[in-house]
Amino acid sequence: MFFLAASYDPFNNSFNFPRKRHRKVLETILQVHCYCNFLLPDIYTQFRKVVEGQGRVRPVLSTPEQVKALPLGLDEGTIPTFEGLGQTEPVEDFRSAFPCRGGETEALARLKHYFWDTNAVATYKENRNGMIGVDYSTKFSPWLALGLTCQIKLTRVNYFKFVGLKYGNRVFHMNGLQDKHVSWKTDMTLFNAWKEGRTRVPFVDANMRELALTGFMSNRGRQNVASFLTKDLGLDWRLGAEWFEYLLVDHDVCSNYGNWLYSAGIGNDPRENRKFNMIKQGLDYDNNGDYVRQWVPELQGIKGGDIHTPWTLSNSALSRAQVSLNETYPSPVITAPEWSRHINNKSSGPPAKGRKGSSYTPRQHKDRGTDFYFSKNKSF
Ligand SMILES: Cc1cc2nc3c(=O)[nH]c(=O)nc-3n(C[C@H](O)[C@H](O)[C@H](O)COP(=O)(O)OP(=O)(O)OC[C@H]3O[C@@H](n4cnc5c(N)ncnc54)[C@H](O)[C@@H]3O)c2cc1C
Repeated sequence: MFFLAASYDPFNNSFNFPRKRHRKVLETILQVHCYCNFLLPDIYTQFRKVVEGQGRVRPVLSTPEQVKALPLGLDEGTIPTFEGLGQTEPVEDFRSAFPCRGGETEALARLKHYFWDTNAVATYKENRNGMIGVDYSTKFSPWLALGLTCQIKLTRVNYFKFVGLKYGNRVFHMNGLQDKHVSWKTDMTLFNAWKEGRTRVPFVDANMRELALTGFMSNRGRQNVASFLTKDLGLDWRLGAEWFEYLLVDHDVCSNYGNWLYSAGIGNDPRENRKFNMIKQGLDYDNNGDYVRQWVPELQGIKGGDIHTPWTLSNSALSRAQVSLNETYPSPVITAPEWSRHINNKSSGPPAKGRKGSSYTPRQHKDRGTDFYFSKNKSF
């Protein structure tokens, strides 16, 4: 994701444009709206280059002194309660990477925290592929999606809005923006296993459970579970998109459907059709298995990166970890041939009789830390 640190400082009532380049980008994003509808490049990097290259920042509009009153006779109504909507108060999960609260005040507090209090923004590039904790990425998405803060401008989120403008309802079509026919399956048993975090592929299950329990999932997780649903399970991508739509606290129609189309290989960029390797991704981004251990307690007893492939462990290793493949955590609903490369790699290093401990440290592939939109390496 390309991130622009152009932001409003609520405490000094001023805008910060730390770098000239960012200022230019911000302006172009604001202006590109009027012409991109018909000129929008289908390849994101081309869009980004145009945006970065042709920027001019318009003056900031002044804050209105007062907001217009509601038209006479219009009933303001009351804000519905959970109870009124037939729901119960949501329970906060202590493991949540993002115990988010709504409203502009909270949005500004998060902005202050991320930019000024912690300067977490300085390490965004290194940390953005994280999966545990509140500060590995900005977590601005829920407020951006609802328009509660508009001071941060980001090329990626805007790009998907323009894609939506350009393609209209086609973003919801089964054959996607390329009108490409794929024989998508609609096997509900597989789909239910995916949505409930029961695929028995620990990296996928951990992410799906986090989503169900907190309404949030990291970008790394979203890319992986979307690839798993569409490329490994071969399920209709719209099932996944709808499940995300139902649960995400940051749901945004254009970002969600745009990303799903992209993951399914039927988006607007004809060059992109990538499949993620769940085992490699798990080992690269959750090397020691801490993220999986957090969300899949059945596997807690398995130490280190071995947690990503319980079905490959010896009986004695499994019994030490108190895992039974017949009962606690059965074998995966599917295995992909490319996984074995990493499983075999693993088994060559650690001791025999079950690979215990966190002894396995994967070599970092050169695209680690770069999300797939920008990566040139097609081997994932
Ligand atoms: C299958 C799939 C579905 C997604 N659905 C949504 C969605 O419904 N709503 C949503 O806001 N994001 C969606 N994303 C994009 C991304 O995962 C989230 O924006 C991000 O995880 C939110 O966390 P953050 O604010 O900490 O992100 P950061 O990494 O801090 O990024 C800052 C902001 O940039 C924007 N952004 C970053 N990456 C993307 C991206 N790939 N696409 C669009 N915007 C991006 C978001 O507004 C985000 O808040 C989806 C990604 C995938 C792969």
